[in-house]
Amino acid sequence: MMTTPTIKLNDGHEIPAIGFGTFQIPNDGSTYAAVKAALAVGYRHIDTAVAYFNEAEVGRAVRDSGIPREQIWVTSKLWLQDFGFEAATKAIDVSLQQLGLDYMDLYLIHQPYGDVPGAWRAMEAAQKAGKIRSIGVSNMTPKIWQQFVPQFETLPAVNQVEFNPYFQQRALRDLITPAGVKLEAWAPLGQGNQALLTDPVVVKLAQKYGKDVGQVILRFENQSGIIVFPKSVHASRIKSNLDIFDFELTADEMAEMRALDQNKGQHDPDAAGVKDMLLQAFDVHAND
Ligand SMILES: NC(=O)C1=CN([C@@H]2O[C@H](COP(=O)(O)OP(=O)(O)OC[C@H]3O[C@@H](n4cnc5c(N)ncnc54)[C@H](OP(=O)(O)O)[C@@H]3O)[C@@H](O)[C@H]2O)C=CC1
Ligand SMILES: O=C(O)C(=O)[C@@H](O)[C@H](O)C(=O)CO
Repeated sequence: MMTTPTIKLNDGHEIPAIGFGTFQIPNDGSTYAAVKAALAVGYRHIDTAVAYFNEAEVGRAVRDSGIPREQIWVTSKLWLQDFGFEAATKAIDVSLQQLGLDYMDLYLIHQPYGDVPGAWRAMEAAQKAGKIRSIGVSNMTPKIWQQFVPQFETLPAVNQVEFNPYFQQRALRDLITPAGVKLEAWAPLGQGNQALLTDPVVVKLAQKYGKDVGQVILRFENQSGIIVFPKSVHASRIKSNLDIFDFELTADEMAEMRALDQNKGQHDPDAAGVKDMLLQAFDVHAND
C-alpha cells in the first residue's frame, strides 16, 4: 500500500499532500464506493463539501474503513447561504452530523461572498471548541483575499483554488506563500481537460518516466508545493493518481511545465454575478 508525504500548515497540523476529491460523485452509493476504494489503496485525505451532497457517504466510508480516525484527513466546506456567525455555527454542526464524525480536520469558506467575516468567526469558535482542527478559505483571488483576510483574527491555513499547469495562480501564490498559507488545487487535472491531458510536454514526460499524463501533472503540482486531491470514480485511476512518488521531475522539466501556464481558468471568482450563479447551481439547505 502507498503512503503519502505530508505538508505542515501554519497552525502546525500536517496535511497529506495528496488526497481524494469528491465533487460530482453522486450520493447513490458511488461516493461511498469511491472513498472506500481510495482509502484501501492508501489515500488518507478526503475533500468534500456540503454543496456536494455526499458528506454522509464520505463519513460512512471513513468510519467503515477500519483505519483509525486520526490517520484520515477530512475536509468539508461551508456553503454560501450559511454565512454569518449564527448560520455558520449551525452549519458546522450539521456537517459533523452528516459526516458522523466528532471533528473535521479542515473546514473552508467555500465561496467568498456575503458575510464572510461572520462565518470566519464561527469557524474560529468551532476550532477553539475542537470541532475543527484547521480553518481555511477557497476561491479567494488576490483581490478577494485583500478584501477579507485583513479582517480575520486567524490567518487561513489554506486557500483552495483552481490550479493546474494551464492556470498556475502566480499572483495569488506570490501573495499568500510568503505569509505561510498553503495553496490547495481544485481541478488539478483540469477536470479532464483533453488539451492538458494531451499536451506535448506532458506526454513527452510521461513517456520518459513510464508514467501516465495524470501522474506527471500531479507530480508537477506536488513538486510545486501544492496540495492536490484528484477525483476519479475508476479504480485504476484512483490508484494511479496516488502513485506519483517513484519519479522526480528535474529542474529543467519543472521549468518546462511552468512554461505551460496560460494564467486562465474556467472559473473567475472576481466576475460579476458569480454569487447568484453559484446559489442557483448549488441549491444547498444545510440548516433547513
Ligand atoms: N473549492 C472549490 O470550489 C472546488 C473544489 N473542488 C475539489 O477538488 C477536487 C478535484 O477537482 P475536480 O473538479 O474533481 O477535477 P479533477 O481535476 O480532479 O478532474 C476530475 C476529472 O478528471 C478525470 N480523471 C481523473 N483522473 C484522471 C486521469 N488520471 N487521467 C485522465 N482523466 C482523469 C475524472 O474522470 P473519472 O472520474 O471518470 O475518472 C474527472 O472527470 C474535487 O473533486 C473537489 O473535491 C473541485 C471544484 C471546485
Ligand atoms: O465544486 C465546487 O466546489 C464549487 O464550488 C463549484 O461551484 C465550482 O467553483 C464551480 O463550479 C464554478 O463554476
